[in-house]
Amino acid sequence: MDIASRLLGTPGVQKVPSPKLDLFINKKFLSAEECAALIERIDAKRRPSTVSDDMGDKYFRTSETCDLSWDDPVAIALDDKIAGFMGMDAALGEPLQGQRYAVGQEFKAHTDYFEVNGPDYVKYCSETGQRTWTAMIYLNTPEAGGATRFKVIDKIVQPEEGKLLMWNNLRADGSGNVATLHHAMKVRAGYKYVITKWYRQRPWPRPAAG
Ligand SMILES: O=C(O)CCC(=O)C(=O)O
Ligand SMILES: [Fe+2]
Repeated sequence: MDIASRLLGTPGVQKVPSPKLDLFINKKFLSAEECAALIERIDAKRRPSTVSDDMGDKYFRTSETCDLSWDDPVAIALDDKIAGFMGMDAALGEPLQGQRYAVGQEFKAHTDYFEVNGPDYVKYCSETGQRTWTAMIYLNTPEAGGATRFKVIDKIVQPEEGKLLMWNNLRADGSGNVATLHHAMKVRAGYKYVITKWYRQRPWPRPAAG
């Protein structure tokens, strides 16, 4: 069964009503304890975020980021949990990425797939293919701000501790779906912590075990 059909039939999963994209929400995907363990890791490893193409705007993604280690048991457990829930092959996943946004920080409107004719396509996609699905989890409920806005479909998702979002970045023909355009809006008070997981068309290379 494909991922979207499976999620449609999964208890506790809501589909955001739009004919333009497959966007699903599962509240309380993670417990407070699971979220706290991940926040601890993000705080231990975070550094200023980068983007593949900031379109000349150095304020495009102002959060701090970290990749979680493949050999961290907390990351391994989360990886399995997300893939199992979605019915996704875990081998297709990039490393889990954590982010922290402080007051005023944001990630401006962007798509997670790469532009086929853009400068990054060959560099980022020749081995593993395009990004397919995104899974994103809010690890806390910021005091104010920090919503994720899907502007094309006019949907604003409020950040809430443990809430999982999942969407398909591609159309049925494999091209990028512009309706996935999303903006991580500025945090107005407190912090916002998230985990992002991107899946590819082909397996992502992992370090050899041991
Ligand atoms: O923090 C958010 O709300 C969205 C994060 C995001 O879009 C990303 O990391 O690609
Ligand atoms: Fe994104």
